[in-house]
Amino acid sequence: MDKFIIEGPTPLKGSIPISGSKNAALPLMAASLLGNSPSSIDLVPRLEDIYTFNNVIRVTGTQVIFDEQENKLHINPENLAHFEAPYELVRKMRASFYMLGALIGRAGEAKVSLPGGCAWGPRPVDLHLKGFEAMGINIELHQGYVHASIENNSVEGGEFTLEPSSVGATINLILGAVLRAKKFTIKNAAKEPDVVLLCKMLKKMGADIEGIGTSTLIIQKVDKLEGIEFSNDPDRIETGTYMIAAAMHPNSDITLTGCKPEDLGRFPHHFKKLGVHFDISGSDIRVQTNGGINPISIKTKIYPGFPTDLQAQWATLMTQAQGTSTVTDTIYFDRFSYVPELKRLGADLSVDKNKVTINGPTKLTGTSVMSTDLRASVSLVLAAMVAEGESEILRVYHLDRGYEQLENKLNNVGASIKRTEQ
Ligand SMILES: CC(=O)N[C@H]1[C@@H](OP(=O)(O)OP(=O)(O)OC[C@H]2O[C@@H](n3ccc(=O)[nH]c3=O)[C@H](O)[C@@H]2O)O[C@H](CO)[C@@H](O)[C@@H]1O
Ligand SMILES: C=C(OP(=O)(O)O)C(=O)O
Repeated sequence: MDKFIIEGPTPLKGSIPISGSKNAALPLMAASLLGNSPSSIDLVPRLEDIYTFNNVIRVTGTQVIFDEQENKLHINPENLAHFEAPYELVRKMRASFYMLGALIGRAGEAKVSLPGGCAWGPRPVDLHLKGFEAMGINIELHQGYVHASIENNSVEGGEFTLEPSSVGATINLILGAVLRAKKFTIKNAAKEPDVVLLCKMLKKMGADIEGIGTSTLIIQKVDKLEGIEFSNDPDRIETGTYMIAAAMHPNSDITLTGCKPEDLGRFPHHFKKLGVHFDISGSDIRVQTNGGINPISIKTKIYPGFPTDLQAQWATLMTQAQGTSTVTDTIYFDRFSYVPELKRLGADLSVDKNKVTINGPTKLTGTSVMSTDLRASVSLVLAAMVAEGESEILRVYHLDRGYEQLENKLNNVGASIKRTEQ
């Protein structure tokens, strides 16, 4: 197991290239299984979650070759013959549950373990299962596995309303429907960029999907999908994380390159209110700071609202703001495992139900802290980078799930982060 030793504070200056999105790449990989010929996907980040999902896919007999130099993934599903996603792999990563939709679509049957992933309280999959049942798929649960089957080659489909809107369920249902459901309508479908990109890839493969980017998706069965060349999008959460990293330091000048600013939704609107200089030019985003930042309260919402995957980083940023602010998570009510760890660094914050109140600015001082999930981990790195003296971040394997080359990217702009064995 690795840990980070971080020396702070250091000014941040220079540029950081943004990697491909983890949360967009995983559904695209699942979509590749639906093709009757090989697909390749560009801009795939070298991350633990991608390696894990490659292995989940390989279990089916699909050939997966990851050209890591080129960040290009080649997926050939022509020999896919085993319709299972086992617990040993699925427990490592929640997105492996997309195999349910992918295998229903591809084979009309699937045996997929109930998921794992970052742990922060209940993360149900009831909507995925109810949605498949509404489509006409038989769903049974045995010993931690979902068994899915269909009587004939296709199902009638019908209509299903997601309440609440769910990214994961929307993706799974799309994957299951495109080759199997005569006509299936998803209401209150997620509109997150990850969902839109998946629909675009499936359309290019030959799928019939209407309403892309809206909350009503109408899917009509096609007989086959072709493998294609497709490009993933830049990671909007990585982009937001590094914008926050820059804003945390009083004298930063950071340019993020290769971003997709239009995927950031309302995040720039909140970011602007901090009072830092912030400029978007094509795919570059420049953040310059000169002094303190304003306390800005946020609430997570579905896209284009403030993303739940950035709330931990924002609360960390608020420890440096000139006053009191709150961070409320309306998507996941219990995603605050970073709070006790930030307190150990000297932050003044407290949780009440799904809201954190942060009193800033506080002077943080280096110490040992422990990563507990992906976004909590990166928040501890951000905090340690402004803390006085040496910090030790334990269990950074969480970070390796979702941030490509994190320490290299940050060290290149002036941070002092060393990876060593724990
Ligand atoms: C809407 C949202 O911000 N989704 C985020 C969520 O996706 P993820 O796919 O994990 O979560 P969902 O979008 O499915 O969940 C949204 C809400 O729906 C509820 N729910 C979900 C599925 C279900 O079967 N039953 C149910 O009740 C969840 O408890 C949650 O309150 O976490 C990912 C990883 O951190 C993020 O990248 C996604 O952007
Ligand atoms: C927690 C995340 O991923 P997962 O849903 O796979 O746990 C994340 O991307 O922040």
